[in-house]
Amino acid sequence: MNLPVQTQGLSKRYGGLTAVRDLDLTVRAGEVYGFLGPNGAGKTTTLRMLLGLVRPSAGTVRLLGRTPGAGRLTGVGALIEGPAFYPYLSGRDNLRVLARYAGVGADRIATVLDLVDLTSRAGDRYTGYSLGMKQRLGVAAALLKDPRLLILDEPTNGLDPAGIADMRALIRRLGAAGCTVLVSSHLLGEVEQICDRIGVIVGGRMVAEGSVAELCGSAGLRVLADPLDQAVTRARELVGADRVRVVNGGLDLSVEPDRAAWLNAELVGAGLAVRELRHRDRDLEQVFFELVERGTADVA
Ligand SMILES: Nc1ncnc2c1ncn2[C@@H]1O[C@H](COP(=O)(O)OP(=O)(O)OP(=O)(O)O)[C@@H](O)[C@H]1O
Repeated sequence: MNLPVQTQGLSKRYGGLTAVRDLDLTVRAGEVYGFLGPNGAGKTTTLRMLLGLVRPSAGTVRLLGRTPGAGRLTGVGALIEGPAFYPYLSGRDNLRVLARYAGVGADRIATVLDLVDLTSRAGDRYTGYSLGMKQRLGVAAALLKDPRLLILDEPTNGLDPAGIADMRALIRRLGAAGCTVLVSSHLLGEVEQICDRIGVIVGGRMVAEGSVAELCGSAGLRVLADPLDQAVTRARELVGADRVRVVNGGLDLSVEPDRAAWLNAELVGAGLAVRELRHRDRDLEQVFFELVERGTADVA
């Protein structure tokens, strides 16, 4: 299978600090992939290694089937640090400068301005743009060479809700147009709605990867039983201590929902009064926080 991004055992150490450890990241052709993690998790370091801007301490990177390095990033567009634009030139003129430098025809400028929804403001000076418009111009610059793979590092950082919504819509449009997009974020809500798959990185390690449905799929059971302390003890014996959490006077169990009848019989058999036992849905936010919590504990 042709994989636009594939890393194996990718690691980066800065002195005594391991910023990225043993990372296997796979982005499939045509998907919008959300690279999610809290601040300092190692997202930027990973993206910089993908682009050949930082040398890995260990592991391999394949980008569009090639090993990245100087001059070998054909087909890849990236917005990884706030791009440098001339403040007193218009958005369009800034793109003209970049297009000339990149050997891209002037006709492409109108196309990318349209894609990022800046056509009506393209003649305005860059300095008068909102942060969201500046970011969208950065994406336009990354799109000049009509890349097959677009890498965006926290493109919504610092944007207001309207700017975030615009950026989300833009990424969705690019994905729909067949561009493979790898976008990092520390805010789950930003990627949840637009990504086909999500990888969660905590402490430099990938702790989960999959579609939103897959990540949330491991829902569990919610049990209300009396007396609570005995219910906790018995539930821990039955399914394992790490799968039982006490939340709001009840038990949240990380077990397959089809074990409900068995669990009910066991708890009742142990003399407990089971008041409620139901399927517990989890939203991605909860999953993300659990992953971050668990991942941080593992790293500590
Ligand atoms: N050049 C460097 N020298 C030393 N440490 C570094 C360097 N670059 C990054 N780090 C450290 O590596 C870790 C990962 O940083 P990185 O910027 O990759 O995280 P991030 O997930 O992108 O975070 P954020 O969301 O805050 O941008 C952090 O602890 C950071 O301080």
